[in-house]
Amino acid sequence: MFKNLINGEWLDGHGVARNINPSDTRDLIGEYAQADAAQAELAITAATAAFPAWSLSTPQQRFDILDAVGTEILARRAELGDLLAREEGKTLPEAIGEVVRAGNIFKFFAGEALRPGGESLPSVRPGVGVEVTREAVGVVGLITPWNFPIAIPAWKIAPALAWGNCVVFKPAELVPGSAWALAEILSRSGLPAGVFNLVMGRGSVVGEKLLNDPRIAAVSFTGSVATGQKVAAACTARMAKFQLEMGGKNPMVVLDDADLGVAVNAAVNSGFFSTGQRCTASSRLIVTEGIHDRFVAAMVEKMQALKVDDARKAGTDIGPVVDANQLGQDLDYIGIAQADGGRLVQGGQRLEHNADGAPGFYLTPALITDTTPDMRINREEVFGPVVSVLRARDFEHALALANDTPFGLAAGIATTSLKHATHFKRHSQAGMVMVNLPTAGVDYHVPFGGRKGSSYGPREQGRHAAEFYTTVKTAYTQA
Ligand SMILES: NC(=O)C1=CN([C@@H]2O[C@H](COP(=O)(O)OP(=O)(O)OC[C@H]3O[C@@H](n4cnc5c(N)ncnc54)[C@H](OP(=O)(O)O)[C@@H]3O)[C@@H](O)[C@H]2O)C=CC1
Ligand SMILES: O=C(O)CCC(=O)C(=O)O
Repeated sequence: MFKNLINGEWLDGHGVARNINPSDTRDLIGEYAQADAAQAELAITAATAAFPAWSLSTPQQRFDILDAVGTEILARRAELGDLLAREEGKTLPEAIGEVVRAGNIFKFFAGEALRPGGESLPSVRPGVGVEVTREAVGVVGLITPWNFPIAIPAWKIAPALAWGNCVVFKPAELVPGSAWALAEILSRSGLPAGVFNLVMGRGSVVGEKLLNDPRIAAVSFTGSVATGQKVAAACTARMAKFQLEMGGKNPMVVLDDADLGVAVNAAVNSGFFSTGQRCTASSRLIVTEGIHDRFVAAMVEKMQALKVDDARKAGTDIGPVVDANQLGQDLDYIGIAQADGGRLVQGGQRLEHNADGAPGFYLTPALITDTTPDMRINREEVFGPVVSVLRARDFEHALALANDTPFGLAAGIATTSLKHATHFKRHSQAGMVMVNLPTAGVDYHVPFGGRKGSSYGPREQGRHAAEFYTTVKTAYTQA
């Protein structure tokens, strides 16, 4: 049994969650403690008690701890990557890449701990000096989804600790293994008891406790729009700080002048890699008339060569969907798109077993053409390997279609025209814009986040993360 970490001790829960391998549902990865609300309360109490001392810890102390955590994660990339692929279903190279990203994130924020900002400036009044500094926010509640089981926890935990906050971390129920492994590394890192707490348990129990306890000063959440709205309502009601990263319906525009190979590679990567389970996935391909048919034919050819199989097997391109619920949602949307008039030109087949006969949640990547902007497939996030194609008359029409969505996380364009690329970067209503690149798979040292219904609050990652994890103080001194 893998236990919760509360106030520096490993505690049994009040229930157990079974972690199952989606590539082979006979494979039980482990049993993980499930906290109840009282145990979540214990963690919040521990973090609250630890905060005054930790918020005054030196930059050197924080650097040493975060840097050592990053070093261990990087050294164990193969083992942690295997665990991640086994519990979440992304392929082994993708999973190892995610672990490396997590290690790099800890090292990046270790460096940030040594670079505190601040200003010293004269007042408008004579003889008065002004200092503008940043201080830790307090105890932060971090709620993470299943699709990036170590990178998303890393990009919330590392900045929180770097800037002197204490943490209560609630990972997604589906992927407790990577979260527990990360917590175990943190438990040996030299952090004082209570500074970092792992509380595995149900969203409706542990998650809700974090939203409603007045001692949690700030909540950082990544997940669905529906849960994000609950976070917003609860935090607003008690005037706590919050930050939301939610869904996307990310467009990739392909113009007549695009390099066909570049466009197809970017679309296949961002639509289908990681089984399409990325909020940055390109799920709407907006293709101008002159290249449409050639592009669709090239996509189909490339997709037919993709190997859907066990996530940990060498040569697998696409692993399984994460669980039966998500698989059901993916299949429902394929059906809805067809019923609305879309044409399934490739994939969309449920495979009960992989090549070795193991039962899993396999689905061949699906491409749906002849769709229109008002169809549900073009308005709602599927979160699976399901991509639609929209036909556009010209660049201006393509740009309008790209922006015609309630979301605004990422947007891409494939073109050889500097003029169109520049115009697209300027006029896309998305938080992140990519030219001749996949919309998914972003850097760890620059801001991450979106506009409209995708995100709320300050950006995550890079130096901009300070906006969320610190609060500004302005101090005046009469000389
Ligand atoms: N933008 C993104 O990165 C992601 C988007 N999604 C979208 O969300 C859909 C559903 O996925 P799902 O995992 O159910 O997403 P959720 O939003 O339900 O889960 C995200 C996190 O929130 C927790 N949570 C759930 N309910 C509450 C609550 N009432 N209060 C506080 N925390 C809560 C979950 O805990 P628990 O796991 O215990 O339920 C999990 O840790 C997907 O199909 C996809 O469309 C999903 C994952 C990531
Ligand atoms: O595409 C990426 O690199 C990150 C995606 C992500 O954060 C998500 O899907 O939640």
